[in-house]
Formats: sequence, structure tokens, C-alpha cells
Amino acid sequence: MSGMASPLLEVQDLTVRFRGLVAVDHVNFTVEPGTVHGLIGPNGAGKTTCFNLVSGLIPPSGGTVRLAGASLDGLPSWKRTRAGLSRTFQNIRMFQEMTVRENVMTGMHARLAASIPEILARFGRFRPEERQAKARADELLAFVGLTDAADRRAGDLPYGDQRRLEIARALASGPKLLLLDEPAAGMNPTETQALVGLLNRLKQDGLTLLLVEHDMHFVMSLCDRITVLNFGRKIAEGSPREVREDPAVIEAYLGAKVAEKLKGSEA
Ligand SMILES: Nc1ncnc2c1ncn2[C@@H]1O[C@H](COP(=O)(O)OP(=O)(O)OP(=O)(O)O)[C@@H](O)[C@H]1O
Repeated sequence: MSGMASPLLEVQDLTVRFRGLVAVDHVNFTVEPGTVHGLIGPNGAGKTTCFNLVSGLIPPSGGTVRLAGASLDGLPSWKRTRAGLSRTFQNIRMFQEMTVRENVMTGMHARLAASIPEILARFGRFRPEERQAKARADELLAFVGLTDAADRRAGDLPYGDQRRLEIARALASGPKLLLLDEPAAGMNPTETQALVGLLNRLKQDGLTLLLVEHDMHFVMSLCDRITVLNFGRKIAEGSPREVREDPAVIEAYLGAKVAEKLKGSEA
């Protein structure tokens, strides 16, 4: 159809079996460029496993993943990063002993010719490329509001700041698509509100976001479209309002009370 952009991410018949368990069962969904797409569902529904499949951390039993029309099948994670896909983790992964800025710089390895250990070994006498990397890291830290923390040990940051650092590091590879696994987990309401603002700014800048999250107010206020999983299968998909009103979603996940409370929380 003319005028319609093709999807940035296409997930087709994605399936993974762990011995007897089908953790992701023939899942199909697409993420349109410039949108925020939510993946929700009860504990154990297969959301993180879906992220692991899309980002290449585990191999699928079947199905296909395409980014901007190109197949990612069989590619290791780092090649998917180079193709434009970046992610954060439910359990924050960072180098606790490195500084905040160094952590962001580790996210750039997909773009830099010199390896990060080499760069760090030569700290203090940067070559132009490395000076640029440092400047870019500082830009990203400013963007997520961590300028003052740039030289601190990453492990010493409060939890909410570590989550923002993870986002800065994930942005360092210059992704087209950013996967966020429970970005608001453990954040207080003020931090969550700030995160909504941050993610909306990324969307305005043209980045496409796919996120797993249990905070339904957060999901409903941010997402353009939502896919709902239960026991590895897609049970619903649509706008936040459509999903919130879907009887199958209320039954499997939201419950009637929460669905009622969420009325009007859409963006
Ligand atoms: N490597 C693995 N080996 C065996 N089973 C696994 C593995 N990874 C995940 N599972 C199982 O697959 C199912 C889906 O898990 P997954 O972590 O994807 O769910 P989730 O929707 O992300 O849940 P939560 O909301 O609790 O994070 C669960 O039953 C889980 O125990």
C-alpha cells in the first residue's frame, strides 16, 4: 500500500522449546518505525525469552526475525547490534568497577575500530576517534541526566540511575530499535515519571522502542501498540485501549479492577 512505512521489526512464527516447555509459541508481531511497542503478560508468559530470541542471545526452535527488511536469523548478538538493535536487561548488567562514562563507552564497541580494552588502557592520551567516543558518551550521559555522575564508579549509583545508565549504554551503539526489559522496575514514581519523559524524547528523535514492563500505567501512557502474551502465545494485540478492554487480557493478566483503574491512562 502506498504511504505505509514497512515495519522496522518483523517477528514471524517465533518459537522456542526448552525440553518439554514451549516458552514462545509461534509468536507473530511487527513494530512500526518511530513507535513505542509494548510486550506484556503474566510472569512466565515468555516476554524476556522473546527479547532473548530477538536479540540473538538464544537460538529459536523456529521462526524468523527481520530488522528493516533484513533477516537476523543465525546472527550472533553483536552482529544484531551492528545491524541496529540494542537492548537493556531486566537484571541490570554493567561493569560495576568501571566509571559511568566508561560503561557508556563499552556500548560503542560496535562502532569503534579500536577495542574498548585498548581505549581504556590508553586513557589520558586519546586519539581523535577515542576523543569523539568520550564526547559522545558525555552527550548520552547529559541526555539521560547523569552528567554529574560521569566519573563515579557505576556500582555506586542508586538503582534508578543505574537503569538510566543502562539506557545510555544501549544508545551508544546508535540503534534503530531499542529493546527495554522492565525499564521502570524498582523505580519510585518520580523516577518512573522522568523515565516516561526520557523515552518520549527518544521517540521524538525517531527511535523505535520495544518494551517489556509490568507497570501498566507506564505501559499505557507510553505505548502506541501492545502485544499480549500468555503461556508463550499471543492472546491479544492493539492500542492500549483495545488491549485494556479485551476480555482475554483482563482474564489472563490485568484483572477487572486494574482494567477499570487504567481507564483514561492512555497517551
Ligand atoms: N533457559 C531456559 N531454560 C528453561 N526454561 C526457561 C529458560 N528461560 C526461560 N524459561 C522458561 O520459559 C518461560 C518464559 O519465561 P520468561 O522469563 O520469558 O517469562 P516472562 O514473561 O519474561 O516473565 P517475567 O514477567 O516474570 O519476567 C518460563 O516458564 C521460564 O521458566
